[in-house]
Amino acid sequence: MSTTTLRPFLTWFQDNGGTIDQDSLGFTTFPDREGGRGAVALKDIPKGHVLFTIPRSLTLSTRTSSLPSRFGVEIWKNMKLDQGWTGLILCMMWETANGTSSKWSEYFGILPTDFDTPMFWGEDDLAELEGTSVVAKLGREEAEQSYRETLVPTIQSRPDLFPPEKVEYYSLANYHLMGSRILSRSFNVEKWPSGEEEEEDVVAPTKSRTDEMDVDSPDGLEGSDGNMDQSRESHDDEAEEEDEDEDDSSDTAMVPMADMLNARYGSENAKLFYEEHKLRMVSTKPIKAGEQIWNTYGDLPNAELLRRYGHVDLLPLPGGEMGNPGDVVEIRADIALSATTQRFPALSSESLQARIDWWLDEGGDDVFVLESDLELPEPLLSFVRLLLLNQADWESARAKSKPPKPKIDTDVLGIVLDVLETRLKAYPTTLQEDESKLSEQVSTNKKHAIIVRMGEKRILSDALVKFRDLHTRNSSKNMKRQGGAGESRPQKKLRK
Ligand SMILES: C[S@@+](CC[C@H](N)C(=O)[O-])C[C@H]1O[C@@H](n2cnc3c(N)ncnc32)[C@H](O)[C@@H]1O
Repeated sequence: MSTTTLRPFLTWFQDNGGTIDQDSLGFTTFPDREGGRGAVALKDIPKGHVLFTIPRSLTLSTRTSSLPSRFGVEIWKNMKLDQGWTGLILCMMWETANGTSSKWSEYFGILPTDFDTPMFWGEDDLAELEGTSVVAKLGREEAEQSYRETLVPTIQSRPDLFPPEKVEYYSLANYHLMGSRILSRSFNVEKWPSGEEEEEDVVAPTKSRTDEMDVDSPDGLEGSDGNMDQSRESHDDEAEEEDEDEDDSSDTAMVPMADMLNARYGSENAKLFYEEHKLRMVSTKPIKAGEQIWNTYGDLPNAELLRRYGHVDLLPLPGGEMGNPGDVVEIRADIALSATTQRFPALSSESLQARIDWWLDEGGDDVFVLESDLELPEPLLSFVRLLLLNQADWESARAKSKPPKPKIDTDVLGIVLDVLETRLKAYPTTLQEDESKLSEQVSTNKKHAIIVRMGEKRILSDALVKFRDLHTRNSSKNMKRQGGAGESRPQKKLRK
């Protein structure tokens, strides 16, 4: 979409209380690899400059749409529309069906109508993602179940609100479209705590809540940042919704204007802050005239960028290749379990099951995350050691509610090597084959999939080199935890 078609949106935005510093910020079309349509600095911008402000009333959420109150808040809850994203999807469908009488009509006019995300890929392209965790996380079936079991009965129950002649606005295709708009553009905008004074001068970011990919954690509540909402893996992941009981789904909001900014690993120069009545996009660094104004989506790995936003980041890596420094490899705990039992077949399956149940009950991870710094995830080491404990030590660990320390010894390292090898074999192609495929003419979807899996394979291959070498050097003696060599680390939070 060209930037000239933004005019009605920009007028609507300002007529409804939004402000933009139009001397400092404009919109333009960047190359696709830089996000296409995005915001550009029209002059040198100092750090701490307010680029635009958005009244809270212009955000679109189940709090600001009038649909939930027309419906009746109790019935809304009874229909489970207060859980996950189904309620917001329904609000967005209803507001769209209201055409120009909707407050957000001009906003809908500039939103994408199709997506390059794997949710919309065919089987052939999805096959290219085999070995990555993307496909398992798409949740297309769960989305369609929510559509059938929650949304359709809701629509049928209120023909006064959802007249049959407007049924096309409530199609499954539109359900996916709205879900993808939320996934790729929504923010987490908390309610302003009652009784708090508005602090006009607050620009220091404090995270509004823990976010699995971003290790910033909240210290205070003086104006929280509203980064792109990475709170949910997809609009349709029921299991995750259970995990997130404490999250208030009415915090998920579409934020006109703030969602016009693109993101790139390590490039953030603007951030959204919230106040009692408005949100402010503020520069976090000096920005030179002509530079793109980037928000952050949390410096996600390519697998997540592709799944949520439909793009990948390609930057120079320390080894000289191009890739995303934020890439990670997810390793399921069952791979560690089978590597352990293959090396130690005498372990009793009953006892292993009891240990796994206990680990999960204690809140242990069932997916371990290996990052590009190649430090082994501490929970993986702790989990493997738990499986290897003798009966007395296992009973003592259980009694003390204390999983084993994440130490590496030769047994653990042997298992870790098997795990890494098994994980690498999950991809049907080799790194070399991917490299040559990438140099051929391939579709954008295939190219993105190849880039995702290459990033993961590089981490696994480099980790194998590092830990095979360590294994060779230490196979004759017991290894102590190699803190100095940086071999293990607390795990990054990454949801399934
Ligand atoms: C929040 S919107 C950003 C504004 C968007 N470009 C627009 O025209 O409305 C997020 C979407 O922008 C695109 N995008 C953002 N950053 C990108 C990047 N670094 N490379 C490619 N596409 C990007 C992706 O399509 C993503 O789903």
